[in-house]
Amino acid sequence: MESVIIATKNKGKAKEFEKLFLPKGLVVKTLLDYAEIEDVEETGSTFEENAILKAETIANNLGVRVIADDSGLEIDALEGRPGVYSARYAGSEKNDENNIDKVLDELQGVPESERTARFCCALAMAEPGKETLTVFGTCEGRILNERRGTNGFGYDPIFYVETEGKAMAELASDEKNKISHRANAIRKLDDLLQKRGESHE
Ligand SMILES: O=c1[nH]c(=O)c2ncn([C@@H]3O[C@H](COP(=O)(O)OP(=O)(O)OP(=O)(O)O)[C@@H](O)[C@H]3O)c2[nH]1
Ligand SMILES: [Mg+2]
Repeated sequence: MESVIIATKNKGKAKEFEKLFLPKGLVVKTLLDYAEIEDVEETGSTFEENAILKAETIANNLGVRVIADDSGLEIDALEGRPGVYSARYAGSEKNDENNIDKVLDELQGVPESERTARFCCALAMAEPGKETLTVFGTCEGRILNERRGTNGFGYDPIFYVETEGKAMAELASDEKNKISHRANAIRKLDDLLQKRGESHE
């Protein structure tokens, strides 16, 4: 089977990408398979900038095409925070539970109608000597007062998806993979490649 390299060390993302690319006949490799590669410092101020930074650094390092995902949660009542700092919101150790606790703390007393939020996902596809492509996907929701469900990763237990009537962490992986920011971004990347007469290989 052909493979696609995703420049991520996040196990939750890796699992989702595996399932999202399998129907396209593509096996996913991630940086979890390349332990020797160091983390790319995410110095950008937008999801797109960080996705490009990660994709181009790793593509140049490996000498092949790679896709990077920079994603996160934007909460309106927090003026868009945690945003690009989603992974390390409660500290550099990137602890999902502490990140959730920090968000719930900051939103204490904020009524349901003002707890609107969205997941964002920028994907960048880079290949040495070629122009880098970027796409952006979102998923709208609101922040719950407490955790619900155990699936997914990150902030999924406190992210309520109105259209599904469930928290993201209550959705089965194939349900999340139909509506997520990541799924929406991949659909856009597929469209872009198709328009150019290219594919993922
Ligand atoms: O509940 C969630 N469901 C999701 O579907 C999701 N997607 C992203 N996030 C959050 O945003 C950070 C990404 O930050 P990020 O793009 O820098 O990735 P990362 O540092 O974890 O790994 P890498 O890909 O950079 O190696 C993650 O850690 C999570 O906190 C999500 N939370
Ligand atoms: Mg990161």
